[in-house]
Amino acid sequence: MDSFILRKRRRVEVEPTPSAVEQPEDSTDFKLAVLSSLHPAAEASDLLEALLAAEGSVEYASDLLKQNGRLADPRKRIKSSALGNQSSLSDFSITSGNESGRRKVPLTRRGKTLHLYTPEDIEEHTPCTIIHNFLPAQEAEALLRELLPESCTYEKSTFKLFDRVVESPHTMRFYVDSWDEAEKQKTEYVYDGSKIEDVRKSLPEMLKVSAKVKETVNREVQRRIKEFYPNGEKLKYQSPDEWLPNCSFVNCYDGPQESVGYHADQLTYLGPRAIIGSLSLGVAREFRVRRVVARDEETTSASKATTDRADTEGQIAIHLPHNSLLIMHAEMQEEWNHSIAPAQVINPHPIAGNKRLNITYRCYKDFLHPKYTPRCKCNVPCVLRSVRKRKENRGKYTWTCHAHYVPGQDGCSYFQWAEFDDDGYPPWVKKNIDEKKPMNKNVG
Ligand SMILES: O=C(O)CCC(=O)C(=O)O
Ligand SMILES: [Fe+2]
Repeated sequence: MDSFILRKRRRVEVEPTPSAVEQPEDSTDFKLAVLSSLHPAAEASDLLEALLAAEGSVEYASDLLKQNGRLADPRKRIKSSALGNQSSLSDFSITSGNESGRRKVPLTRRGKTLHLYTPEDIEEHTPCTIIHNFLPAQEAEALLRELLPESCTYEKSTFKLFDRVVESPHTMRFYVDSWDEAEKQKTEYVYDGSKIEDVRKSLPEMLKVSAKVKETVNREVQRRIKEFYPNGEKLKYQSPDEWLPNCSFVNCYDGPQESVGYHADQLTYLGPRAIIGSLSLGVAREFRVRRVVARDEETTSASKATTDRADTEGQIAIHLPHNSLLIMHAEMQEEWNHSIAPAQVINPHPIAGNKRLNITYRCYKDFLHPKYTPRCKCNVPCVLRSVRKRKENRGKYTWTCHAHYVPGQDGCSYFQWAEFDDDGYPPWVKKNIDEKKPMNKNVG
């Protein structure tokens, strides 16, 4: 989460969703009339089918109809299902990776948003796996009810954009699995150059669910390796160890306009090729992903402008309903950016109202505790980043000064290449010692 502050862009990253025609109280007839005016050539039965498949969202239905219209093959027409949309893109070729995976001709285009709905399309064309209805309904509800009162106390974090101090347009809090660890986080760990004062202990339902997330993520990571990675092998720098979630950021988006801009999650305590299990609760929102385009991948002079570069390949939108688990795989943070887009309209959730809560379960590595990592000239533990934009160094990692991104601080020029072995261990970790284990294994 924390490195969404790193973006230095001159325009708002996330655009509002294109259609402003929906109202939550609109009747089906009204929605059909709107759809019909947008798609005059479509048959009434197709409009209804699209609306059902889109769970009543005119915007998604319209996107489906647009995609459907482009598909000559009748087998690729919209099918509704218990889960919602099944608009298959299997005959399209779109970008699914670069260093790490299969590479096809991009389907997404500059400035365009491609909506993907089925788990098959999502895992084929993005670095993510989605599992709908992840928990038994009652467990998801219990977790939501546990977090809702907490979320009222969350706060926005501030970040530095050019010379201005800006607030993130949503609230969040950080949780770890024991009080002991919370104390260490408050006193020993550094985020954006300072300590976090409010570190909380994961609540009982969060911990219960963490065990399930752990099991599912480990299974899905193995399947991803087998089915999607070159030669069925894990990526270079990806940990061969079991993924053990030991902390989480909980995000709260209260109302349609709360969002988070395009970012990659900070790797400082996660290490290279990080994996994140992200559980959505409450209001359904749109998660957008966009592949990072290296400077030298640009082709036209127009795309050389910084503001245009990131749009070169367009973006992919993934619908995140209540009780869906999204796994961000090992290729995600180094090669893609992600965001939660502001929405024009949301469908209120019966328990959460206008709120979407999201738990991003993470695995902090003990060997990346700030007592081990390099310090910059300001004597602050460095931040770990991957090189993403420069082709000649892409795939490498750096240790640099946090303070560039801290309000009121300019930072120093400290820079050091970060070395890792093929399994993602830094040089100070010797083979087969305890430090290889994740953070909570060393907590006394
Ligand atoms: O709310 C989400 O689904 C994404 C949150 C996120 O990107 C983060 O916590 O880093
Ligand atoms: Fe994130």
